[in-house]
Amino acid sequence: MAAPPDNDVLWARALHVTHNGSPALTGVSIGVREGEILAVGGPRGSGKTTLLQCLSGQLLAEQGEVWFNSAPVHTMSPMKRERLRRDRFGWIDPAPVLVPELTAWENAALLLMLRGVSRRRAKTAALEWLDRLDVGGCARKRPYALLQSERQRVAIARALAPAPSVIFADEPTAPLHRADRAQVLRTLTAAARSHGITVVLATHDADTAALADRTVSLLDGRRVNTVHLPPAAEPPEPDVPTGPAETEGRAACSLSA
Ligand SMILES: Nc1ncnc2c1ncn2[C@@H]1O[C@H](COP(=O)(O)OP(=O)(O)OP(=O)(O)O)[C@@H](O)[C@H]1O
Repeated sequence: MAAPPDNDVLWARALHVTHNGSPALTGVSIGVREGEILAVGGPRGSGKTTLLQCLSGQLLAEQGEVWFNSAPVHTMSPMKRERLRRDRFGWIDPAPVLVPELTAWENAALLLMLRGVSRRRAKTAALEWLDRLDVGGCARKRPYALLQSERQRVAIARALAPAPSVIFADEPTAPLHRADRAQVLRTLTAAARSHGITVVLATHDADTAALADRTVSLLDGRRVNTVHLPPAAEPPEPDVPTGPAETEGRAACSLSA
């Protein structure tokens, strides 16, 4: 088994994943350098989420290897993988998943408190991150009283607060309007750079990918040289089905393999 290159914090080789018999990743290899912001681009359904799930140890590929620093994630016991995810990785979903009974600051402080940080120190850190993400004024509100875009900022604060080694961000600005996106992404990338956090960012829009140091592109579960991504679309209103927008996103992508 070949060891990964020294300067890659994450390294994956020849990943193969199927979902219900359909290929989601076909022989994907990737290296992520320490401290870099790497965009994983590609149209909807190209395998971005599946790749992030494999790299973060959430999903075991049917074939292939994933290494974090010098540790082989693909052969770790489930408990060791779980500990790695809890202690070293952060995850941001496209739609915020917050604990409804907790306030915004308690949600943002949650991972710190689960790691044993005192409530007082965790609260201070959470409030700082909420301020940086422009939702400091919402700190005492519960999720039901927040806008979707405010909830997403709280979810981003929660991922940043423990300063993980790697943050996996799966379309992190999907619920935000265009005007908010650049500001939230800049806060995320500036915070990552100042804290030495590596970011792996799945996106299907060109404006988001442009903020990364490097982009790798997927199409139909394979690495390709370039995918021309469309500019960001406005998010749908809450509870409005996303079908037509998805079709547009897919149609607007072109590829150069
Ligand atoms: N749990 C699942 N069960 C069945 N098929 C799945 C599942 N998850 C993903 N797929 C399929 O695997 C392929 C890759 O999906 P994936 O979500 O990784 O792509 P993506 O690029 O992240 O797409 P999106 O931008 O829409 O999230 C798609 O064809 C998708 O329909």
